[in-house]
Amino acid sequence: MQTFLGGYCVARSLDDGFLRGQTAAGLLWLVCAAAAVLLGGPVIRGVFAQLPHLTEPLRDALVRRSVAHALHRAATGGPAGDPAAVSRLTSQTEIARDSFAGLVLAARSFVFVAAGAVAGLVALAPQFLLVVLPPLVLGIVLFTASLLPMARAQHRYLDADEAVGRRAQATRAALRDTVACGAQEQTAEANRRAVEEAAAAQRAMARWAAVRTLCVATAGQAPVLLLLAATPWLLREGVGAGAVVGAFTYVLQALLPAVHTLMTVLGTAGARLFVILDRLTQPLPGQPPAPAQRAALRPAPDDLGTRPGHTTPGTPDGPATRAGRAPALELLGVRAAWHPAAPAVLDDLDLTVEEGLHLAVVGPSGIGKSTLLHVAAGLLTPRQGEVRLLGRPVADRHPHHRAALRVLVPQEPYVFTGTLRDNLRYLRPDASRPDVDATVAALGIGPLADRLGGLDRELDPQTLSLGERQLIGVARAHLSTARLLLLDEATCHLDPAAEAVAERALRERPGALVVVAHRLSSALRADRVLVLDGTRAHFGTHTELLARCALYRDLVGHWNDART
Ligand SMILES: Nc1ncnc2c1ncn2[C@@H]1O[C@H](COP(=O)(O)OP(=O)(O)OP(=O)(O)O)[C@@H](O)[C@H]1O
Repeated sequence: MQTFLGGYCVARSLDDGFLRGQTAAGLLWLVCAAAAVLLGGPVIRGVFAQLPHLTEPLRDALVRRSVAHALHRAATGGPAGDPAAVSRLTSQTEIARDSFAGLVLAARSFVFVAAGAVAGLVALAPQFLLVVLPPLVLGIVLFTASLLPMARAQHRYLDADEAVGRRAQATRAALRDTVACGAQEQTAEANRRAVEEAAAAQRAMARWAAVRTLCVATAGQAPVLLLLAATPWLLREGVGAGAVVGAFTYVLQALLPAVHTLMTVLGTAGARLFVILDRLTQPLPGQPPAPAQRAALRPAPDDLGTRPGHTTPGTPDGPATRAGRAPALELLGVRAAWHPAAPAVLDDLDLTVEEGLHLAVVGPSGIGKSTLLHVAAGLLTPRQGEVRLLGRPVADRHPHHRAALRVLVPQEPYVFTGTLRDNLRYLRPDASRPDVDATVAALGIGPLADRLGGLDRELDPQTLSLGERQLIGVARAHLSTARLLLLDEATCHLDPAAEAVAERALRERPGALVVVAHRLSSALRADRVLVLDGTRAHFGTHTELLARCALYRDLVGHWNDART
C-alpha cells in the first residue's frame, strides 16, 4: 500500500490538483502520500519483530549440526583438534544467519514493492506496463540464470583461498624437510600454482560482479530510459502528465532501489549463504585430511630417482656412475664455515666414500661432524674445495636430483599425522607394499606397527617416543632410493641392540652409509672411521686408528669407561 500510494498520490496531486490550478487538492494528495510513508513504519517494525522466528531456528540447527559433527569426529578417533569446528560453530553460523536475514528482508521488500508498483502503474495507465515490465523481467531472468555460476565462482574462490592458507601452513611446518630434501623449487612451484588459482578464482568473481551490475542496469535503469523515451507516445495516448510523473516515482523511488538491493543481497549474501550451507552440511565425520595437505610435504615421484643399480633417462648420473665406479661422495680440499667471519669448522678436508662403504664419523662435541654431513648433503656450500656426489659436483645438481641421490637423516626426524605406511614412504611415495614390508622386517618395526594398530592406522606423532621417531626416520632412509645415506646421530635414542639392527639393515642396502656415531659401537661396526680432530682428520679402520690416533684411543677409552 505504501508503494502504491506513493506513486498514485503524486500522480493525482498533479493531474487532479496542481496542473488544474487546484492547489488544495494537490496538497491533500501529497499529505496522503506522506501519511502512507508514516503508516509503513509500524509495518517495517513488525517485519523485524517476526524475522527472528525465521532466522533463529536456522542458526540453532546449524549450531547443533556443527557441535554434533565435532563431537562425532573427536569420539571416533579423528584428529584431536579440529580447528575448523570453532569457526563453523561461531563465525560461519553467524554469517549464515545474517545472510539469510538479509535475503529474507530484500526478497520481502522486492515482492511488496513490485506488487505495489505494478498495481499503481496499472491504476494510472496500463500502457506503463508495456514500457516498464519487459526490461524488468529480462533483468530478473538474466540475474536468476547467473546465480548458480556466481555461487560456484564464490565456492571456487573460498576453496582456493583456503588452499593457499593450508599450503602456507604446510610449507612453514615442513620447511626443514623441504630444505633437507632439496624440494624448495617444487614447493615454490606448488605454492605458486595455488596462489594463481586463488587469483583466477577472484577474477572470475569480479566478472560475475560485472554481470550482476549489468542485470541491475537492465532491470532498474532501463525502465527509466524507456519511460523517458516513451513519454511523447504516452501523452499522445491520453495519459496525463501527472500519471507520467507517478510512473517515474514508482520506477525511481520503489522499483530501482528494490531491484538493486535484491540483486546485491542475492549476489553477495546469497552466494555466501549457499557456500556456507554447503560446507556445514557436508559429511564431516571420518573424512580423511585433504590430500593436498600431505602431498605438499612429500617429494613428487619424479623427485625420487631410481632404485640403485638402475638409471632412468634424465637422471644426471655420469657414465662413471652407471658403471658403478664413481664414489658416492668425494670431498676435495673442503674448507667450511657457517659464516664468512666465523672460523673454519672443516679445513682442507679430503674424503672419498666409495659405493657400499659404511663410514662412521666420530669426534668430540662441536668439532664439526654435523657440519660435515651438511656439506656432504649440499646444504652448506664450502668456502673452498669441491663436494662431488656420485661423480658430479653437488652444487651442479638440480635440487630434485640431489634429493633423489642422498638422504640426510637428522636426530629428530619429522613425523607427520598420517598412517605409518605414509610416514615410511615419505621419501618414496610410490614404494610398493612388499618394499614397505621388507623395510619393516629389516628395521624391526613390527612391534611399533602393532602398537600403533597397523601400518594403515593414522598415528598421532605426539604419542611417539624419540626412539620411535628415529626408527621411522631411519626406515624412510632405508626405503628411499638414495645412493648415499647420511645419519646425523639418527639412532641415538634407540637402544644399542635396535641401533645395531638399524645400522646392519642400512648397510645391507645398496649405496654408501655415513654415520655420525653417538656410540663408539657404531665405529666398531663400520668399514672405516673418520676422526675429526679440530681442523685435522684421521681416516682408517678401527684397528688402524687405535694404533695411530691418540684422540680415537681417548674416545674409545671414555666410551668403555662410560659403559662399565
Ligand atoms: N647452523 C649453524 N649455524 C652456525 N653455526 C653452526 C651451525 N651448526 C653448527 N655450527 C657451529 O659449527 C661448529 C661445529 O658444530 P657441529 O654441530 O658440526 O659439531 P658436531 O661435531 O656435530 O657437534 P655435536 O657432536 O655436539 O653434535 C660449532 O662451533 C657450532 O657452533
